[in-house]
Amino acid sequence: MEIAVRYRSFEGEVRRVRHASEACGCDMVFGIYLPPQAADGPVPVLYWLSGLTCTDENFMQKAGAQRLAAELGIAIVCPDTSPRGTELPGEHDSYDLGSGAGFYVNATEAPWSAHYRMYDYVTAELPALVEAEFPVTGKPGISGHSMGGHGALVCHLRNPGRYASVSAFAPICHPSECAWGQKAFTAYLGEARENWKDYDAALLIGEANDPVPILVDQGSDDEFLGDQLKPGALEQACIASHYPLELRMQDGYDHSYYFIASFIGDHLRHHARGFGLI
Ligand SMILES: N[C@@H](CCC(=O)N[C@@H](CS)C(=O)NCC(=O)O)C(=O)O
Repeated sequence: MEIAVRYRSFEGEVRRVRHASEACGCDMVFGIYLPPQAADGPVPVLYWLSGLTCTDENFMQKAGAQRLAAELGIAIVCPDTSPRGTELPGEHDSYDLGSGAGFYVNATEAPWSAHYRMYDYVTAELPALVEAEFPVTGKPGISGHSMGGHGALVCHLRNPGRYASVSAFAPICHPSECAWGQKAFTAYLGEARENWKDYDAALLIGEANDPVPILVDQGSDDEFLGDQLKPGALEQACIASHYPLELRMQDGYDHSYYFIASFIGDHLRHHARGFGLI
């Protein structure tokens, strides 16, 4: 593990960390924000999973989360969105498959299965490394955007008891039934749809047995809302299963980090409540 860069931020520090990943079979880089309170002892940690085309840097640079994270005393970890430097055939040909588009699954299909094991990376390997190397407490929160919102919901729903708090911005709620999800799942998991349901939040809600309240913000002017994101499918599944979901439609907002920056404060407070900080 090597700390590649450090930036002072709101009396805390943003660091970019490079390490050898066993899950992904390559070097991975993640970002971590340590609030000032981390100098005195362990603080709760929020994992942020980014969307298509992103790296570990988009959220740190654009969401404006550090000011409130410093006030509340929350660390934030931003993993990358796919393995890097693996040069698989077709890996860089499109923005919604391969590099920048790992979809937080463990691929079972060649050539992806050799490296694209982002589910294991974000749920097991990365938290173990972060807990060993940084002053964070054990029960994290998880959030994310779009593909990363899907990832956050799936990580929580498949790991009851693991997360103290969950939220998402414009998540891909029902990937089995949208073009982004179908393209990625066919490539990574194969054509058999029964292998997709473990990575589909709308389908997993029915089996959920850890009712941590989920906060979802969705912009009404998001260009991907109807075709790709399908928050209605998540809402219907939550109603059917009596799962606690707060879905907020935000009038006039789009899919960008301007939208995320507008509501990140509410999400940080939601996670702070989950951590028992407020
Ligand atoms: N039209 C976009 C589609 C991908 C997109 O909207 N990505 C979102 C996540 S799904 C994002 O966060 N992009 C990077 C950014 O805005 O910093 C592109 O080609 O980059």
